[in-house]
Amino acid sequence: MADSVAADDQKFCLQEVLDTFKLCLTENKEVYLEHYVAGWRGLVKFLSSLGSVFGFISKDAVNKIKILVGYMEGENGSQYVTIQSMVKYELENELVDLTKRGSHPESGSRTLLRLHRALRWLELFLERLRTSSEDSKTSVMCSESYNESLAQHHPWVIRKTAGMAFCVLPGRAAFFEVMNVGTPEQVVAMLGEALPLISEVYQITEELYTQNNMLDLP
Ligand SMILES: CCCCCCCC/C=C\CCCCCCCC(=O)N[C@@H](COP(=O)(O)O)[C@H](O)/C=C/CCCCCCCCCCCCC
Repeated sequence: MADSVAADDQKFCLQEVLDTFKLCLTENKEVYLEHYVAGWRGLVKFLSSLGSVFGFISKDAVNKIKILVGYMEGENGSQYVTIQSMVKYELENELVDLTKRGSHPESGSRTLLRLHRALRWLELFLERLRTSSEDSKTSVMCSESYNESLAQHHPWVIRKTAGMAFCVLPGRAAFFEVMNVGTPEQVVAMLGEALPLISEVYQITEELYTQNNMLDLP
């Protein structure tokens, strides 16, 4: 699976990512891990299409996807159907390093937390894109969103490297084209549809991690 994530050469389509986030929630508002991971896989496809300068970011996201898929397809896969069942299982079985890195440095819960923090960046960035004007700069929107979210969890060297990569992001028009949706008006409409779904998934996950005191997993 992991190699297919990296080598997937199909064109990115925002509609597909939207569809996976639509599938994320169960009837009782739990988050399906399978669709959550599929959403990230689609986003990584987009990132890869922006060029090798973003390779270090894609690589990290792909690694985290691999870890989660490993659990989903592993012998305890039935415990990894939703984010809620994963957290419950890992906590009950002491499979999470809670305060410092120890014998479970790559638990599902801590791995997902990294993607969860990145989802907040995505939410902020897409909202800026949605409300942007023709002359808005994607690099500025991206770095503002990053500084308000993920940057707070990254050391200086990662913040610097990420900041340099943002500078080479394509302009708004080219960026909208890569989204493969249609006219800028159609992109904006689709972002308006996608954002509430992404927000809801984010909020539900945030509540789960807050309730279990897991927002700072090492
Ligand atoms: C809908 C289309 C428009 C938006 C498309 C966005 C596509 C974004 C795709 C993927 C985003 C990558 C998510 C990165 C997850 C990073 C998780 C993380 O924080 N990892 C760090 C900590 O991990 P551990 O060491 O604790 O295991 C790790 O150190 C990070 C390394 C890589 C640098 C991460 C920089 C993240 C910048 C996020 C902005 C992406 C810019 C995309 C520009 C469109």
